[in-house]
Amino acid sequence: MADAFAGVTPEATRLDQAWIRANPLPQPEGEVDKNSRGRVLVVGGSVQVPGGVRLTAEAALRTGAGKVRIATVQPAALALGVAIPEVAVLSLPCDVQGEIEAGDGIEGEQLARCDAVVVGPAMASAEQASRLVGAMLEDTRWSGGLVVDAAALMGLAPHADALRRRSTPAILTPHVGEMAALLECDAEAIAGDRTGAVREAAQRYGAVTVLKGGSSLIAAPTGELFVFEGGNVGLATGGSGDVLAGIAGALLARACDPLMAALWAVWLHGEAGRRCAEAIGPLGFLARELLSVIPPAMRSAGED
Ligand SMILES: NC(=O)C1=CN([C@@H]2O[C@H](COP(=O)(O)OP(=O)(O)OC[C@H]3O[C@@H](n4cnc5c(N)ncnc54)[C@H](OP(=O)(O)O)[C@@H]3O)[C@@H](O)[C@H]2O)[C@@H](O)CC1
Ligand SMILES: Nc1ncnc2c1ncn2[C@@H]1O[C@H](COP(=O)(O)OP(=O)(O)O)[C@@H](O)[C@H]1O
Repeated sequence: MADAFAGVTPEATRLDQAWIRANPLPQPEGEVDKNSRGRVLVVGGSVQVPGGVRLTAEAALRTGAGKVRIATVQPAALALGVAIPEVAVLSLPCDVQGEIEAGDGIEGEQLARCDAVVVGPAMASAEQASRLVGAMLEDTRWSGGLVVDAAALMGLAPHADALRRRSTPAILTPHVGEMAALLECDAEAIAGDRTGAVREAAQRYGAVTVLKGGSSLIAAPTGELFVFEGGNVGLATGGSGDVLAGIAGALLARACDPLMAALWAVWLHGEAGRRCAEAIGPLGFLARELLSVIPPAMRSAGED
């Protein structure tokens, strides 16, 4: 078997069932209503990829978020709202390319009414995503958590200082290509030193960073490093990353510490993939099929 630790410094902690069992998620306590279970806003989607945000929103709901809203391009908004009756949809203006037109950003009131924002899934324009994120980071009425994914990672570099200074509980979920954009270098440099890259990104952005792949590395700005080897190749499919971002958003919204939220999200996503591979086959399960096995994966987390 190939050594999944190749190129990974030995101080990386293995993220496995034993770690998960020893580090349970905080459970909602006392009088619990849907607002206290965590409110997530998913900002993303485009005319070309209108359904990716559906995966993110449903993943957040399946992870236990009490309230989920989607802010997406106007041509997709109504259909999404009908397809997912459990969410509210905010319709945003769309540019000629079919991307969110990020003129005024998301209104402060919308941000103030959520505990975590997931930004970027299924957007293609790094420029529009960058403007959106910039406006959010300037908004002083909002103090929630932030998950940055997909095109929003491609456009995040100009906002590194703003994100770090703001001390927002934040999680970045790049694959190798998106990590190259974050660190403003080429993908070969990332592949040659994945550990150095994930640590550098976590420090530069002041955010927990998940470098996704066959084995995923998770680094905190404090230097802590974890490695997850429990995924399977079936997870390498369109929309799989959108599901991971939604899980992470829901955990941040329930007031998990961002490192804990990222670690649990990576583990739950991998465990959902394992369950799909077992039930359907190692290749060919769909990203949307991960969704319904998130709750049983959470329930079984403490079992052998
Ligand atoms: N398209 C779809 O079917 C679906 C898309 N969805 C949504 O759209 C989002 C974008 O997906 P995507 O497929 O458009 O772009 P993605 O591959 O993330 O590339 C982005 C950039 O990274 C680069 N890059 C990537 N991997 C690399 C590597 N290993 N090493 C080096 N570079 C690498 C890549 O370079 P390129 O491959 O173009 O050379 C490009 O510059 C996705 O996150 C999801 O939210 C889903 O909702 C539904 C199905
Ligand atoms: N060979 C693999 N084995 C296990 N997991 C993988 C493998 N390749 C990719 N993954 C996982 O699948 C997900 C793919 O995410 P991403 O590339 O962002 O997909 P998309 O952008 O289409 O949603 C990540 O969580 C990644 O860690």
